[in-house]
Amino acid sequence: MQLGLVGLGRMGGNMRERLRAAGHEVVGFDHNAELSDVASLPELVEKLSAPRAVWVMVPAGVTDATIDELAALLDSGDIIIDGGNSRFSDDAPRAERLNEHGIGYLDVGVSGGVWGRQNGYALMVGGSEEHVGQLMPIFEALKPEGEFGFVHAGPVGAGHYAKMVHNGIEYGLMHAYAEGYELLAASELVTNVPGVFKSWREGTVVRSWLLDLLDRALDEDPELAELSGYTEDTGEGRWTVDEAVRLAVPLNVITASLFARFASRQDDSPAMKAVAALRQQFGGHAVRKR
Ligand SMILES: O=C(O)[C@H](O)[C@@H](O)[C@H](O)[C@H](O)COP(=O)(O)O
Repeated sequence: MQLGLVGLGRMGGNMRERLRAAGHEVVGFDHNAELSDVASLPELVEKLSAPRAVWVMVPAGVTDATIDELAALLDSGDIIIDGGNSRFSDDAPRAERLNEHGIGYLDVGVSGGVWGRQNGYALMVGGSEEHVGQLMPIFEALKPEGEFGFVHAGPVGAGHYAKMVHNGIEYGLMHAYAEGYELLAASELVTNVPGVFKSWREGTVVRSWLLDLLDRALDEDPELAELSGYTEDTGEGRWTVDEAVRLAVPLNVITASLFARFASRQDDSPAMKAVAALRQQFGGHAVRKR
């Protein structure tokens, strides 16, 4: 089938290749002319025959502007798919705006990162049965081979909601491995920390793809000596915690792992300075000066 694909970065570019390898006709647009198949969005739309399907794979901050620009070029009966990491609460207003022009909307949480081209992308889809059915050949080509890796999670918004929770879990899992790594590295007994992680890849209760990737990172740099611990986040963890607060769901692990990322960005902790100052005030305990 034919698909327009807007955004050909690390994710979109690899998705284009996977779709083409499966025999689909993909017309891609990116502001980087070296990556793009066409010079503009109007040209992309012109190259597609109706009813058109256009998949948007751009950074979360520019999704709405891109969708609005596309909507002005598309016709009733066309469908826009947002495969980026949008906040789920943006989806329903978007779908309503598009519906006024007769344009359908699907939100798709896409997992797999830079490995997706080879391994397939796990897809979490929100939208109507009808629209999901129309895009099924594309989903089939993108998803991993085998039984799992695809879900129609519910109506518009459910795909991004599922991806948000997936990413919250991702934060917590990564952090548990990371804390185990730190303790092993601090231990006086364990002399082969990378070896312990490698051994865990088979047979253990904690084997997983994230563990495999940590082993890979330790193969490259056994003490992670070349890295700083400074860790960014792109929003999914914060949205997960926002939802937990709204619904009064105790998200202890995920919240702690999000906050650990914030702490990683501090040169010194104002909170811990206050604790040190208070210990000195009430107990005369020693403090360290800068
Ligand atoms: O499933 C995936 O492929 C990942 O979850 C991916 O989508 C993720 O969003 C970014 O790699 C970084 O996310 P954070 O900045 O939130 O850590």
